[in-house]
Amino acid sequence: MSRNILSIAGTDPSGGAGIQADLKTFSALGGYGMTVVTALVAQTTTGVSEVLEVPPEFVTGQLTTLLDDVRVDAVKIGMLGSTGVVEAVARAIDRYRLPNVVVDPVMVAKSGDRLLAPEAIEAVRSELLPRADLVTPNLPEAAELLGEPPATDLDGMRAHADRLRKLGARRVLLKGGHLPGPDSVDLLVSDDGGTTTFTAERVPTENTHGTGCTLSSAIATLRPQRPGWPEAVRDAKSYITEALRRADDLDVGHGKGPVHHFHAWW
Ligand SMILES: Nc1ncnc2c1ncn2[C@@H]1O[C@H](COP(=O)(O)OP(=O)(O)O)[C@@H](O)[C@H]1O
Ligand SMILES: Cc1ncc(COP(=O)(O)OP(=O)(O)O)c(N)n1
Repeated sequence: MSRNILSIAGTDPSGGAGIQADLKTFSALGGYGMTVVTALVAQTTTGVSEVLEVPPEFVTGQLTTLLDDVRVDAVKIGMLGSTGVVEAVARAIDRYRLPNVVVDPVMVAKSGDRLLAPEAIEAVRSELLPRADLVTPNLPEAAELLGEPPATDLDGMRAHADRLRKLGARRVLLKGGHLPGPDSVDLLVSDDGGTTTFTAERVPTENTHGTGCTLSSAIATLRPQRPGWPEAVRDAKSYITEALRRADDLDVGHGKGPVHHFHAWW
């Protein structure tokens, strides 16, 4: 039986982030990938030039058309753009009782361009976090959701992850890719409040476009194939680390290039 994995996210014509990265990840890890597009983004390895938002009613149209027909085993939610789209996605999660919902609360691309309207942060906080089985913010995203400065060490990360759980997220994976140091450490707070850290040697590459999209998609794909969330996160972390190690094999664009989606046969 296929593992049907849905990405609800924006696009990246250069294929490094967004829906394109999600589909590559789903395929690489044995999922059957499907998409609902929330925004058309003119972007590449050097940044974003234009965004065309999909109207919330049409996001709902895509979701109902798909979900009336197809069983979904896990969902990755990425760029949503506006309050209306956040609300449309929240309604669909309830209506279709979507399982294994992984929310990557995308706000700003690495290039510094905004991918979520500032006024939509409240909707992510109140409508999406309580519906997330796992939320995967990076340090600045966690800080924006909490209205506090970003964490600067592991203790600070633990405090932020705990507070995000209090906002309603069942589990939180706080990504430490933005902290300096020889290792890149992510922190999972589970539904019972227990914490697990996932550590990988920092890969010395400039080609980090799409790391967050890839990690959240890998977790969504692996969750139905693993006994629990920690196991899915562990293997997703191995996948993103290896994709970063192989990133310099690619020759894509003049800015921060994409990670390399290799096929992993586990
Ligand atoms: N240079 C790196 N070497 C190894 N792992 C990295 C590196 N940069 C990011 N990661 C990992 O990639 C994943 C995405 O993290 P991060 O870059 O913090 O998120 P985002 O892309 O949302 O900003 C995390 O697991 C993080 O630890
Ligand atoms: C359409 C779209 N969605 C998300 C992102 C951000 O992706 P991320 O994996 O955080 O990588 P960077 O952009 O930060 O390199 C995006 N750029 N576009």
